[in-house]
Amino acid sequence: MQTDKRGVVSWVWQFVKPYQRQVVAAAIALLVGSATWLALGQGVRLLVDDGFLSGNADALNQTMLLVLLINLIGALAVFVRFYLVSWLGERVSGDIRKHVFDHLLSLSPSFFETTRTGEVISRFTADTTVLQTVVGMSLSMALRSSVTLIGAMVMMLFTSMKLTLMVMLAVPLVLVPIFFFGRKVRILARSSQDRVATLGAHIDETLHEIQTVQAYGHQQRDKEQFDSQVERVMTTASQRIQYRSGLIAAVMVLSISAITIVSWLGALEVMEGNLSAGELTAFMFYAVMAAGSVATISEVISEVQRAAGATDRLRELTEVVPAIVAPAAAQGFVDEVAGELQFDRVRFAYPSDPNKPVLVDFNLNIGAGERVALVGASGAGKSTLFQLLKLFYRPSSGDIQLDGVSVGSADPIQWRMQFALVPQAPVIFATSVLENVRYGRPEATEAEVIAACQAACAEEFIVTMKDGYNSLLGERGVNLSGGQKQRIAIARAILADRPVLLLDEATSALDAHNEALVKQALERLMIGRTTIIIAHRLATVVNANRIVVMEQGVARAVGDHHSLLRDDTVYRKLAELQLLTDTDNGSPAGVKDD
Ligand SMILES: Nc1ncnc2c1ncn2[C@@H]1O[C@H](COP(=O)(O)OP(=O)(O)OP(=O)(O)O)[C@@H](O)[C@H]1O
Repeated sequence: MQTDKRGVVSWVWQFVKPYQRQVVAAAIALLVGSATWLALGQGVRLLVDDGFLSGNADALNQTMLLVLLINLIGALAVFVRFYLVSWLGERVSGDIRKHVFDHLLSLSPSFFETTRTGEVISRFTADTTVLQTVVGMSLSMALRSSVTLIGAMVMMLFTSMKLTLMVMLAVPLVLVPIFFFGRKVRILARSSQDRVATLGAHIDETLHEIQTVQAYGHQQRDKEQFDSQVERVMTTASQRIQYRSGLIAAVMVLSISAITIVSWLGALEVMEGNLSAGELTAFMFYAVMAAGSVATISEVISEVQRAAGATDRLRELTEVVPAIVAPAAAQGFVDEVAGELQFDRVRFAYPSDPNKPVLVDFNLNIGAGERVALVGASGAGKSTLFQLLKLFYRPSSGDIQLDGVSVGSADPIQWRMQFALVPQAPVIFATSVLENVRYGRPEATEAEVIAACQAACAEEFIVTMKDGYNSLLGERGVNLSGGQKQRIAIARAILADRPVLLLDEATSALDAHNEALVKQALERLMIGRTTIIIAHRLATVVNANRIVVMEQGVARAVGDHHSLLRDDTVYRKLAELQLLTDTDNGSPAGVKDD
């Protein structure tokens, strides 16, 4: 996608704007620096005409000291400009990263269903780095060169009008390749960055799932796919490099030819006595300076084109509109939430498949503190109900109410704060035990975290770890057993202390010891909370106040274990299958004994 250049500039400008003071200071340093460079040209003229050619040693000495002083001032100005501009580059790219990350956090799962994480990471790192180089270096170089170019042209005019006019004739010749190659570079830069992002996504997926890759012996295929992606990146990059090299070479050959021709004309002028040797030397000094500036500007233009491509991609990310936003006048929860839930004719289809209804006129009332088990065949819509409760999606029609507040009128952040989730596969971050549990309530004290772990029966294994609560858990908790991960997740939910608990019961069987501990931990967690459990075990449903049998997005039957066993054929079948997975609860015959 191509965006207009003005859009790119104003987008970047909003991040530069807060640092206007530094920009002004850098601009002053830039002007001082350029002025000293231009003054050096006059110094050279004086050295040649008044000192060197006239044999005046005093004037020569004085001029030399003056040149050294000018040089010192110039160096100081360079220091200030370089420092400030590089700082700005880092600052601005850092701020852009923060802005983009902030925005990503507000996007709903539907965005991440269609975007690969690795690609997003690449936009973060690679694209902001390109932008950082441009803001922190290239732009300052371009500005300095532009000022130098203008100054040098003025000084050239001042030295010899005739020769300057000759140089002016060459300028359009130099501009043509800049515009021609510059545009090409920009287009190729964008597609080059896109391909690098695909590469990032591939690395991310492969390394994340390295066990599957190795278990299936998929390495060779992955390697081939990756190699071909690298080659695609290379193809675009070499085209870009070709244009860029062409640009630099064309500018160089044209500007040096122009200088040579002008010097030849200048030498003729000196021979005819129209120009002094010092003036010609100064003129040449300025002409070389001007040509150098044009070369720098042309290089920077290709850099800027590249950055424009990167900016497009970052801007696209920030322009994705979150699917779930707070309504204009969000209704808050006035009192402490008791946890009464009402589903009123809820209909829902996932945005990616709007013609396939997943929930159809789903009705259910759950009292505060009640324990409700959801059962049903795979695909019946149980997890989808959780997705709606967590407000990752809004119902297509109908309403969900928590303590009388409708999901449509609540502030999403506040709404979500009322639910604690214990997922089937607990999420463990690559940090300490303490921080993993504290994730549930970041402001909790260490004592509170420890109390939560004790309640979750997690302390017994935490204290055996090398650094106790400060032990680091590997990425996704690789060094914990299934039951241990579950207890960490339960401790986190206990600490979070939310009025409604969403429990997706793990299907994997634990050993008897772990099973008993997890059960005990869950019992403690459920006390005083409204609990909805996606149940896979007979023991769980038997202990629930009510059981909802779901089938193709509707609640086909609601009741207790005994009434459902008696009245509902689907439930009877599920129970006979030991609710899908449970194998250590006795034989199907055991069901009838319950
Ligand atoms: N993100 C999604 N986009 C589109 N369709 C989806 C999405 N997630 C789930 N579905 C579909 O919605 C239907 C209900 O899925 P859901 O995960 O709610 O079932 P479930 O009862 O929890 O099943 P299970 O017990 O196997 O987890 C399924 O047909 C599934 O294919």
